[in-house]
Amino acid sequence: MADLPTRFGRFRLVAFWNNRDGKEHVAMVHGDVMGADDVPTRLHSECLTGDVMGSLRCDCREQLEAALRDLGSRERGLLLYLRQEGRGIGLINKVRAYALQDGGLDTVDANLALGFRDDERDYAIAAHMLVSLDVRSIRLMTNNPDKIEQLEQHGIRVSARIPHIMRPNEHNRFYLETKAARSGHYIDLNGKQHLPEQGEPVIVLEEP
Ligand SMILES: Nc1nc2c(ncn2[C@@H]2O[C@H](COP(=O)(O)OP(=O)(O)OP(=O)(O)O)[C@@H](O)[C@H]2O)c(=O)[nH]1
Ligand SMILES: [Zn+2]
Repeated sequence: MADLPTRFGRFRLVAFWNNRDGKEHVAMVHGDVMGADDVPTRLHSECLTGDVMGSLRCDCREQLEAALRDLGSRERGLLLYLRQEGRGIGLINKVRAYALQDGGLDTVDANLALGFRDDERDYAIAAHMLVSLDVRSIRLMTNNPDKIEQLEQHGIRVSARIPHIMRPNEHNRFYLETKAARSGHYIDLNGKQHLPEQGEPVIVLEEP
């Protein structure tokens, strides 16, 4: 474990090695999470194009920054940075999927056309990291029901969901609409939910 002062506050880094996928995953820990209940937690799936390159095709970087800003301002919080590039299909295949999307397919059909499931992610490593950190229960920042379901299947208690919705831009609106329409994500871009301004802190609609 090592200190990691960031623009978003003080975190500590704990790195993990997953012998199933051969990848290194990392936890960013803010405050005292060991033995704690209801720890505000974000599971972030790696997105090189968004997180590093500032791509507007998705909302990953905005979600990452909003999550860190929010977690860093709380008494405690946890971000698991999971090396699941392209929903688990890897970078090369994500670029292939983007090329298919340039030709008109949506994210789901592009994955299927490449012979993958729409989402290949497995959250076993995330559950393992939470157990290793002795986190008792989490409040999960997500719009993705599959994350909650899989974590619960792995024995993690998710005491609440904190919506994590970013305002769409012209490049990612269809991508976000596809998440809602085809992947069952809790995203309503048509007015019923209040969307934060671009880059604004997360709004918490549901607390335990
Ligand atoms: N295969 C594929 N992966 C993508 C695409 N766009 C973004 N991703 C990946 O999707 C992952 C982010 O997952 P999302 O489905 O956007 O969101 P989520 O993390 O499941 O849901 P939230 O917790 O609500 O944010 C990252 O690994 C991105 O690299 C795409 O067009 N195709
Ligand atoms: Zn992304």
